[in-house]
Amino acid sequence: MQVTLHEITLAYDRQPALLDHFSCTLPDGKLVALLGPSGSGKSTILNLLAGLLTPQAGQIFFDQTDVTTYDSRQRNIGMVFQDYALYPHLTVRDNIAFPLKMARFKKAARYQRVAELADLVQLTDQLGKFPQELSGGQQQRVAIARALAKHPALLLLDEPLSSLDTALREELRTVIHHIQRQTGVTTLLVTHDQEDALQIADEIMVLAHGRLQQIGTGQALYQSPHNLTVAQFIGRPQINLCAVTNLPATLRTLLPAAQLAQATTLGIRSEAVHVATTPSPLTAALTAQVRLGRDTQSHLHTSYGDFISTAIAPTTATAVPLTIDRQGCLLFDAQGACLWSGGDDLA
Ligand SMILES: Nc1ncnc2c1ncn2[C@@H]1O[C@H](COP(=O)(O)OP(=O)(O)OP(=O)(O)O)[C@@H](O)[C@H]1O
Repeated sequence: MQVTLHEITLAYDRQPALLDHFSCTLPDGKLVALLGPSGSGKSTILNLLAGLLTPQAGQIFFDQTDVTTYDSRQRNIGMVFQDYALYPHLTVRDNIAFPLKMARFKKAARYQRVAELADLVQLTDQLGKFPQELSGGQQQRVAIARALAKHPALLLLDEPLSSLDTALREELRTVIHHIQRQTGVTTLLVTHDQEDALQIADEIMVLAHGRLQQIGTGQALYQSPHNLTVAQFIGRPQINLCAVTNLPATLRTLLPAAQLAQATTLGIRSEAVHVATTPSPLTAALTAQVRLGRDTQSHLHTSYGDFISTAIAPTTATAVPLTIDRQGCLLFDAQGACLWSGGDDLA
């Protein structure tokens, strides 16, 4: 099912509009991640889709059907929350079967569906346990199975990985990806963690300042961000920025003249900053190197800005000659719009 938010306006109480003529489309059968900083309105969008909030203006369509005035029960949605929200006094089996019981499914049909779902979320051997006997990741799998019990047309996942430690988080990402592929249910995953989004989403929507900044694959957002907000949000370490007015001639010649003339900011991805193997007029002081397991982050100081590089091997040198890859450079105007991205050369 394709989901469309069309020109949605929503303001809480008498506050300025949080969403102002907001539009977006979730493609049929895809897993879309909604990514944005705290307070950007991610949960608000989720609640609008779930029918828990009504917009002041605009429409919500499930395929061709206008569901704007439908309440939650009329929308055929499955929801999963950060804190699992399982019934502690019910077994895993009865938790998963609960929505079916409420909908008066016969016992045999309920248990057959529970068996299918337990297989899908790999909990067949845990059905007789109570939630408190399971790990956080297992509890979240029960919550997902329960949300899928009635074959929802749309699955909404609200920060489902936030309560889990790193290992369980990695594991559940894979599980969510697998489940979504198996069921083909249109899914919206709300997260503030770009790793979640980059690893499992077909497409990522970046929300900031009440607006949809961009929607696209993780690679598209990284290589060709529409603006500075997206460029800064996607990619760790954060993109290096420097003022165009300070750039040395060697760097200028690397960049397209027409866009450079209109640009105020140059962005350089950390992997694009290398030590030159031949003499280079670009030099930098190497102020620190931080080893992060396999990776090394090198902190560089130059006359045109301070940078982080992830492409410099551990060294005892305190000054290094640099080369910068054109592919890792981006130019932005004073409003933050991206004028040119080296990633465009790769397209
Ligand atoms: N019921 C409400 N009444 C008034 N203001 C609200 C209400 N719910 C949310 N807000 C405000 O709307 C803004 C967006 O909130 P929302 O929860 O949608 O953001 P979010 O992106 O999900 O944030 P987080 O990542 O912190 O959960 C915030 O400033 C929040 O304080």
